[in-house]
Amino acid sequence: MIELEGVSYSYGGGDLLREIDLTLAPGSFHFLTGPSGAGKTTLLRLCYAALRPTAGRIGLFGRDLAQMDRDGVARARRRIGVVHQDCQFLDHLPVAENVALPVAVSETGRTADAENLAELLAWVGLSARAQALPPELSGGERQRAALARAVIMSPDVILADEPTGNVDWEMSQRLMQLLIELNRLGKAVLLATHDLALIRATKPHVQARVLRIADRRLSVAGAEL
Ligand SMILES: Nc1ncnc2c1ncn2[C@@H]1O[C@H](COP(=O)(O)OP(=O)(O)OP(=O)(O)O)[C@@H](O)[C@H]1O
Repeated sequence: MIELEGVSYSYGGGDLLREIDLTLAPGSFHFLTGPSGAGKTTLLRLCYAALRPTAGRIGLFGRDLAQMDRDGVARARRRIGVVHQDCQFLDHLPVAENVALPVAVSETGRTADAENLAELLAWVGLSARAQALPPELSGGERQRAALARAVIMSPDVILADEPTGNVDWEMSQRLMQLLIELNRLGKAVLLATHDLALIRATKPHVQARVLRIADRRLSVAGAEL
């Protein structure tokens, strides 16, 4: 569904990522590790076409990104749910409205189906916090709201950038369980994390590949996992 072939990326001062090959197929689960500043967030941004590669090819749902116009990219992005590292909520809107925002801003101009929204909030355990404002949420509640917002459009691919940052172990496990549930529904998941203990704890429950970015290259993680 998302394919990177020989992708390189530079912010201007030499390649940050070089000749990356990656395929996110339906039902696949990838962890992405690597030192801080190695380019994990950048790779995720390439995957959802927030950045264009400086070399190489990106395919989104069978089409070549380089040949896609703005509408085509917008349509492809609606099939990709992103959990951003810093959550990025609108602080003046209640949690329910933040979660529903991707529907409201989508080209279709729909509003979120109330029943679907309520189910989604229940799924992430936030029914009682639906009318709270984002600054009133705990770290774990924020991460769960961010996950709910990422999946409200029923995306085929979920890209999660440190979704368990700033939460305790139990909450990390809960979030991983939610991602595993989504993966079992056939969604491709790519999850960037520093947390090797979390990867080790999750691996028995999901068929996952663990990838690592280091020295600009992407490779399969070694024996440390
Ligand atoms: N918009 C930008 N312009 C210039 N440099 C940038 C930009 N965004 C990121 N960088 C640089 O690119 C490098 C990789 O950043 P990136 O956020 O992709 O790393 P990361 O592996 O996700 O790091 P972390 O684990 O700390 O979140 C860093 O050195 C960062 O400062």
